[in-house]
Amino acid sequence: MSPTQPDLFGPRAGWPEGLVYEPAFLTPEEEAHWIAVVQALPLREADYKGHTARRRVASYLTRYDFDGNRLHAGEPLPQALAALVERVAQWMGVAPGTIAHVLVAEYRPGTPLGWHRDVPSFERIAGVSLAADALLRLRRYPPVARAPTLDLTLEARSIYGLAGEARWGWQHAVPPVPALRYSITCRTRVRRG
Ligand SMILES: O=C(O)CCC(=O)C(=O)O
Ligand SMILES: [Fe+2]
Repeated sequence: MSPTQPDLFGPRAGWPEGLVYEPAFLTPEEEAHWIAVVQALPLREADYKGHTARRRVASYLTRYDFDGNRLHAGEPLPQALAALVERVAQWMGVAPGTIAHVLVAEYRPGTPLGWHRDVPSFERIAGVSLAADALLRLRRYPPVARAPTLDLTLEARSIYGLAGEARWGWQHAVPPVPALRYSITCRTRVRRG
């Protein structure tokens, strides 16, 4: 997503500014490696505003407190994930040290993720998909009458990026996944105004 990257992977007609997608970010061999790494992590049912979300997650570097709406220091990134996060940062065109949050999520079959914008403590977002395809739906936020919803298939081994308009002016959601899927989402800290 650096300005020098050829626009091979976006923007595409009808996509919001800041949405980028690249299939085959990982080879099948790399994917198998990262699946083994994430399956060894202590994934837990996430607590979100008193509800237990259906995803199981592991969260690193910072921890967002949904009750206090604040960001706290989090657990260090496991060494086993460092190379992947570095690669994602490189793809985003940012220094690895600017990644302020890494979320590993497991979606068992039937697990959805509801409509949301990511919390405002973070600026840019990039997500790697493992093990199975999922749909990423996007819609304008605040809502715009008759504006269509955009559906993007996040293929296994792909990466997507959300920045600018796609990150701040749209919500996204994942409908119930048909098969076990993992995602690794990296976020940069919000820039200070
Ligand atoms: O599973 C994904 O790739 C999307 C994750 C997401 O939107 C989030 O954790 O905020
Ligand atoms: Fe999100």
